[in-house]
Amino acid sequence: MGRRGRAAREGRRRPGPVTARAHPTTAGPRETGAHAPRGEHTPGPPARRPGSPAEPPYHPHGGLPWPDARRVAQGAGRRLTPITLPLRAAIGQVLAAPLTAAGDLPPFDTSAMDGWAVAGPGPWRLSGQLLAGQRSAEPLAEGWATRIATGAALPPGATAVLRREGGHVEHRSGQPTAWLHVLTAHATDPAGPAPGQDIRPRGQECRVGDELLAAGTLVGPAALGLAAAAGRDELTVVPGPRADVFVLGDELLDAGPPRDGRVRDALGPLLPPWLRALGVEPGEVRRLEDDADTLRQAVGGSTADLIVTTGGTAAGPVDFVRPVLDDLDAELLVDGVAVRPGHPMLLARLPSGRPLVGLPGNPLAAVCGLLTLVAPLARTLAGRPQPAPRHARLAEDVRAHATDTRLVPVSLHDLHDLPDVHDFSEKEGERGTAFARPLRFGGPAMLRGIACADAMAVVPPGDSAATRHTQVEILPIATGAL
Ligand SMILES: Nc1nc2c(c(=O)[nH]1)N[C@H]1C(S)=C(S)[C@@H](COP(=O)(O)OP(=O)(O)OC[C@H]3O[C@@H](n4cnc5c(N)ncnc54)[C@H](O)[C@@H]3O)O[C@H]1N2
Ligand code: MOO
Repeated sequence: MGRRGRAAREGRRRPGPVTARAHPTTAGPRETGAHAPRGEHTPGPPARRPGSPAEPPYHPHGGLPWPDARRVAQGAGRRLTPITLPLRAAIGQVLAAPLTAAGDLPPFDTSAMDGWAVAGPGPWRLSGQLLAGQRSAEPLAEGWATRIATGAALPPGATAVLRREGGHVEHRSGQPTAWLHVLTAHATDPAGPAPGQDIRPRGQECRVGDELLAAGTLVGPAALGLAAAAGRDELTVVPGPRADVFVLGDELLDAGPPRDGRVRDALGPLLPPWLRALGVEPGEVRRLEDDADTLRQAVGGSTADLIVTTGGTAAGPVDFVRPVLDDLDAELLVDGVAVRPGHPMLLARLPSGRPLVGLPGNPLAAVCGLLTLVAPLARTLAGRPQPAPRHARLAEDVRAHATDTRLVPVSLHDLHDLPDVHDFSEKEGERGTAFARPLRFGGPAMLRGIACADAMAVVPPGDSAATRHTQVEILPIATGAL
């Protein structure tokens, strides 16, 4: 599957810019039209004379089947070395070791309610009060009660808590202490609280050393809170991979409306937050001019865990990604994928071991590359589990591609959200099935569909249409939590 760089095959490094060198054509760099069916390759161009200016070669011969490409991407890296971070810095990363309790939870027998700690059956004589954060070493004698706040440690000897709304205090004249009685109208038990009532016993949630969260758990806000409650100040996590993002294209503008044959850079704004949602920490997005040397220096000089490039993956005169990778002696693990949009996407391993994903420049094609190659690889690097496949039924017919998987932006609906769809059986809807409605504007160069999509539907290749009702895999657009 891997294809080693030409320089490696020839056993030498190749000086000079990629654009100025001849590419041997004996191996037959065949041109495969973007939409030519697989297996109908046109013959390769005639061999060039050594030293003559050459077009970069273009390799995706139909590409790897989409499911295989995802598998290759998942296996194209290794979990990064764990680090120990202060609690708050660990958010969004994955536990590299189980989270264990540094103490019992609760750490002491605790009042679960505002009211009175009581000892034995009532009525009780009343004395003192205990607030949260206070501890009394003095035991509560049988027949006595003390005011207590939620979260306060129970005094030794207390057998239950009577809630504030379940008791009333009687002051008898001439007596130094007041009396506490059960207020029958409110008490759950007119005889008074049963032993243990409204007490959270020490260790109810965990004992010191108990495993609270397994290694591999994604640290969310609740996990941070749990770690703090259990007495931890640091967590050992797999760091989120750092990515360098290189956006290629001299035609790209950074502000204002598209003009003079130029277009706005849509991927510079799109990629960093999407990468973050995948657990990747993007460095600054660098816009590179369409020049092979610049790209080679940027890629060769990167120290990131992952490199993502956009554009320059196809067959145009300034599409340098493949030739530069070849020149850097990278191994191509995925050289095009049988998927639409996005078929020129690629995945390479640099001699340093660093993975590089080349996303096509067409914006939706780039998103498809992100979901196909970056997402599984990023999860592996970050130690995140790959999610179980999700499915939905198509709410409309979708034309399948003869040889390539199609990724189609869809909105997801409950059957009852689809008033115009009458012929789905209630049975299908009752099972909680999601229905996927294909969105317009799902062309490779368009973002209008994906920008309001809930997911991408995966339509496998075939001769016929994937008809409505068909169950298909869906890739949720996991950017909702940003
Ligand atoms: N002869 C062939 N030509 C093309 C093929 C093919 O198989 N044979 N595949 C087509 C397909 S499919 C795609 S997808 C594109 C991929 O092209 P590149 O990765 O080389 O990307 P560019 O040529 O640089 O750009 C393509 C297109 O996208 C626009 N673009 C690029 N970057 C951005 C950006 N950051 N924001 C917005 N738009 C961007 C660029 O202006 C071009 O219009 O190749 C086809 N050609
Ligand atoms: O079909 Mo391309 O891969 O436009 O996206």
